Amino acid sequence: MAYFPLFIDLWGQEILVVGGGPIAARRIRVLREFGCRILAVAPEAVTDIKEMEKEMPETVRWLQGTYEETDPLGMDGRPLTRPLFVLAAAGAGVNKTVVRDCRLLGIPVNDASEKENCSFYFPGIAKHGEAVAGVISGGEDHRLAAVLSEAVRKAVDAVMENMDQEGPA
Ligand SMILES: C[C@@]1(CC(=O)O)c2cc3[nH]c(cc4nc(cc5[nH]c(cc(n2)[C@H]1CCC(=O)O)[C@@](C)(CC(=O)O)[C@@H]5CCC(=O)O)C(CC(=O)O)=C4CCC(=O)O)c(CCC(=O)O)c3CC(=O)O
Ligand SMILES: NC(=O)C1=CN([C@@H]2O[C@H](COP(=O)(O)OP(=O)(O)OC[C@H]3O[C@@H](n4cnc5c(N)ncnc54)[C@H](O)[C@@H]3O)[C@@H](O)[C@H]2O)C=CC1
Repeated sequence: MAYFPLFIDLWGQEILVVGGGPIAARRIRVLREFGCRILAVAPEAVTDIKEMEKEMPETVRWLQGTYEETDPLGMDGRPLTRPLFVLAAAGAGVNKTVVRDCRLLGIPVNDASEKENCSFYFPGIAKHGEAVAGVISGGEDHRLAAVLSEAVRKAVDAVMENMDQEGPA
């Protein structure tokens, strides 16, 4: 059965991202446009994440260390963050631990390496101001999700360009 796109207000919310590779970076780049604060936990982070942290230190923060040693959700007692949801984008083994912890704490969680573990999917996004479209393929064909997302971004850009020229409908 197809998933229903719920649009939620992220303003002022905290989001935890576990992992600092290209997939974490791609998702942080999207999330930072939605008014939330993002904590990324990983022993190593790609340049893109370090640059986003430099550009928007109030919005993006990278904590260097493994998920296990930094214990951001406070499984041992002291949480560093109270996230609205968690994106697990490290390796499959670490992601599994994160999913287990989130389920214990009742926090919605996304596992980028295993769709069966996800309590929600991360969509491809087209955004222009407050107009937003989110795209998934139902979890079965990720290339299709990427291609459709790009097509929607192009369509949104074209409509907005027309509106700039002609004024609102
Ligand atoms: C189910 C879902 C769960 C979630 O993560 O939320 C998921 C899961 C997985 N993706 C995998 C692989 C790839 N995903 C992409 C691309 C995107 N994947 C995205 C979302 C989702 N991916 C969720 C719903 C997806 C849907 O409905 O189809 C997008 C939309 C958003 C984003 O990621 O930003 C983004 C396009 C964004 C854009 O273009 O704007 C590419 C292509 C590329 O990167 O160019 C590849 C490699 C090519 C290939 O394998 O086909 C793997 C195997 C991992 C591995 O093998 O290690 C899994 C794990 C599994 O299937 O279990
Ligand atoms: N959903 C999607 O669109 C896609 C998902 N994937 C999956 O997403 C995940 C991430 O992909 P990439 O960024 O390409 O991986 P990557 O291997 O380049 O990056 C992994 C990141 O996790 C960090 N990490 C490793 N151990 C950790 C720990 N214990 N705690 C915290 N962070 C830790 C590493 O330092 C690194 O920053 C993989 O599991 C991969 O299977 C891959 C392609 C597309």
